[in-house]
Amino acid sequence: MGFLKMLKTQFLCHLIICYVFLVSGFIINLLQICTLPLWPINKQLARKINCRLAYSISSQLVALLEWWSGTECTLYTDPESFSYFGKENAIVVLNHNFEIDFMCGWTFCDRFGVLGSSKVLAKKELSYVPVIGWMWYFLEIVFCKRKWEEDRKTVVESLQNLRDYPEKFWFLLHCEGTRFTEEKHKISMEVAEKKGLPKLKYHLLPRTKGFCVTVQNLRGTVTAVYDSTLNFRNNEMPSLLGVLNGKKYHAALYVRRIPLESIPEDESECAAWLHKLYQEKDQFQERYRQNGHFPGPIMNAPCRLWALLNWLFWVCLLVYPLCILALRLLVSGSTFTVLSTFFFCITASAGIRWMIGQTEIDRGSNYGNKEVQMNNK
Ligand SMILES: CC/C=C\C/C=C\C/C=C\C/C=C\C/C=C\C/C=C\CCC(=O)SCCNC(=O)CCNC(=O)[C@H](O)C(C)(C)COP(=O)(O)OP(=O)(O)OC[C@H]1O[C@@H](n2cnc3c(N)ncnc32)[C@H](O)[C@@H]1OP(=O)(O)O
Ligand SMILES: CCCCCCCCCCCCCCCC(=O)OC[C@@H](O)COP(=O)(O)O
Repeated sequence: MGFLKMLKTQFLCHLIICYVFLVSGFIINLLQICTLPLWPINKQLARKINCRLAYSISSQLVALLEWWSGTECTLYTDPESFSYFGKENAIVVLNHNFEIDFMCGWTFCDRFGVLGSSKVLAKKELSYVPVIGWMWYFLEIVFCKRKWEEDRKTVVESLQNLRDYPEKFWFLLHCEGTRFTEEKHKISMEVAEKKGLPKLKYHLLPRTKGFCVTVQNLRGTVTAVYDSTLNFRNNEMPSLLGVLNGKKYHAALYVRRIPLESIPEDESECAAWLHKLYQEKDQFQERYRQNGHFPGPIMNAPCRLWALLNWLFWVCLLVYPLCILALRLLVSGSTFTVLSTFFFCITASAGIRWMIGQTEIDRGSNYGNKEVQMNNK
């Protein structure tokens, strides 16, 4: 094992990375709060500032994936579609199988200059996650409780708000609504059977309401749907802890650009269209498993330096005071100070471990499991 590789597995390095992420994140959250008085005066300016502040947080995870772990993100798409990326608002439909699919999504957003403004239909629970969840309030992310009766009104309102958004954005939808597990797959295929729909091998049955309502409300604002299918080479099952340990993964993303005009306006036709899309996505996954690549040429979307520069900026700014503090602590020799710092570090580590836990499929929600269905639906 090379020295650098070994260094990346060291707990002290992880502690420093997490410290930089947390402290810079809280500083940015604070700056976001400071923009509150600007909203009623100049909403578009407040939005633009918040996009840049959000970039400073999310790009740290992009830097971690690209520069720390060296993960390769390959893009399969046709040159015509490629020419639109980053130049229009779009709805992104992505499969939800991997713990770091959000990091790969962010990486592509960064490569096309839409990272700060990217949006998602996210579960409400994520809005409580410190740093990222709090940052999302200011980005006008659309949250849902995954209970349609309660979501309908708020989701429509939040989508309507995005109609005059001043920056180019991609709106991400994981139509499966939850991450893939064998149990959830089995149950959703029972639902498919009852509905007379063909079975899917690699996807859960998509929930159509969020997609239809998004298309309805963003018509005229977004111009296309990017049907995106993500997989990893050699059945890699990547994790955030793996990335933190410097493990290199190989992501492959296949993107088809579908003009919004070609998506039916009628709700049931729109739902049928989405089911057909997922049947096609299933075939793309099958092909990837068999041949090791997606259809279409590989397009070169180079990673940009900004994510790394932003990260280095925060490292330089925050690691120096940490060293001074540690030194003063050692010199002070006071048992109380040492103990309270130790206690603070343990609490912060537990907090960051909880945040990482949010990305882990094993700790995922029960949404889409039989028991919950029978009780709630
Ligand atoms: C060039 C590069 C291109 C692309 C780059 C890629 C990406 C970059 C883009 C942007 C990045 C931005 C941000 C990324 C950062 C972080 C984000 C990460 C993750 C957050 C994501 C999440 O939180 S996912 C969870 C929340 N989101 C969703 O759930 C969305 C999908 N869900 C819906 O749309 C739902 O309809 C709903 C949530 C709106 C409502 O939920 P509800 O449960 O009430 O759904 P339904 O009413 O639809 O359900 C009832 C219907 O479903 C049938 N049913 C019942 N059981 C099941 C089952 N087990 N499986 C499937 N279907 C089931 C039931 O029969 C009902 O059917 P009907 O026919 O009556 O509708
Ligand atoms: C740079 C150092 C980084 C340190 C650690 C940072 C930890 C950040 C964690 C933020 C988590 C935000 C995104 C998680 C997205 C996600 O994958 O959510 C899952 C949901 O879709 C579906 O949930 P479920 O129903 O449980 O499958």
